[in-house]
Amino acid sequence: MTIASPTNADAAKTIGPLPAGHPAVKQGKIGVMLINLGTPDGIEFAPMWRYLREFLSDPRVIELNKAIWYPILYGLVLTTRPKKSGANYARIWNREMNESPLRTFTRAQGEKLAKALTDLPNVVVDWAMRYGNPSTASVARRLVEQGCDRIMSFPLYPQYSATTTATANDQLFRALMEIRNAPAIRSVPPYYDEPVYIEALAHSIERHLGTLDFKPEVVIASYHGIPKPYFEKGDPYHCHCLKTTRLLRTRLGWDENKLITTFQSRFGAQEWLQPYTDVTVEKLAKDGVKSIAIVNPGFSVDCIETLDEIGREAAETFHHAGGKNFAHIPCLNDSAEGMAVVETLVRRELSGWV
Ligand SMILES: C=CC1=C(C)c2cc3[nH]c(cc4nc(cc5[nH]c(cc1n2)c(C)c5CCC(=O)O)C(CCC(=O)O)=C4C)c(C)c3C=C
Ligand SMILES: [Fe+2]
Ligand SMILES: [Fe+2]
Repeated sequence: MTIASPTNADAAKTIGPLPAGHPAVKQGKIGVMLINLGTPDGIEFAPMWRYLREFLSDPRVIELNKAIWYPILYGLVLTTRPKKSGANYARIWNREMNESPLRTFTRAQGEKLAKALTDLPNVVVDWAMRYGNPSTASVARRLVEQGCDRIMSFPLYPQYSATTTATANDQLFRALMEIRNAPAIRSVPPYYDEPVYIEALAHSIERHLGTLDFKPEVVIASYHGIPKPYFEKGDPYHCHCLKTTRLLRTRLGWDENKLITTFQSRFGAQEWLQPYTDVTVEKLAKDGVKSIAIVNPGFSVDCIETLDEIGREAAETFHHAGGKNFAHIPCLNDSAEGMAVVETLVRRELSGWV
């Protein structure tokens, strides 16, 4: 028996010497793949169109029959929304990196996690997007090519929804359909009630409120919504969001009027989870509330929906309706608290593999 080639040296250590002519074998590594939602490659019409088409063609996201949905998608949504959304992305675009904040923050999380796990030499950390780039398929291939025979996916959503968590994992399995030597897969579960996450949120809220020159009368925990029928059919997202707020309230020692839950980012004509963030913000101002803060516990990193829809639009709505002081609390992003959440969950979920 001879070792076929130097590239098989690692394999030889674990599976023994390989006969001459044996194809290269790479194995023994564990991939950790952070997966976020995705984002356009640019703010122009074409990249916006490509991103929105991929996103809104996902049957986990839009459950309508294709014969009904596609004419609306191609005839109406994709002819108008790329321009409108592109203008919104232009306001928050990271011009230095020429990319959206969601991608910048997700990359930073991946890089920091890799550094934090250097004591685990067999672990390779990478990051991917469900829609757009870097695609889940390209990252899965890259990990397998590096010798990962196990991959742990980490959909970066604290609260589970079929529209986010499940479709991220679907996409990973879809990618494996093209890979002969498919790795074993594990997935980090939703973490909406994990003490490390609640503690990180509470700490971040307290720290941020401490920097303000006003005390908000009400703090809104605003989560991305989902269509109400998805909730009625059994998506547990609503319960996960409410539990996060409840645990946060307890940890902060606040009452039910001080920390409230709302849902933002409606899309389309259906009813979505209520109460709506924009309606609530306007009502609070009209009812005489002068100072509010909004936090987005359901978003692991800042993105168009937090920076523009809350940081700009909700602030405008509040001020136009008579409110005075408005604060937007940043997402955990790649802060020390945020990375503690990611690292703690990754280390725990790797148990038995490392
Ligand atoms: C955090 C959880 C999210 C859920 C649940 C969710 C459901 C959901 N979203 C849409 C439609 C759109 N969402 C868009 C952006 C967007 N959505 C999330 C997260 C959740 N979505 C994030 C993090 C982002 C930001 C991406 C970025 O690049 O910054 C968009 C695109 C932006 C726009 O054109 O307004 C759409 C469209 C649906 C239909 C849905 C549930 C059915
Ligand atoms: Fe969304
Ligand atoms: Fe519920």
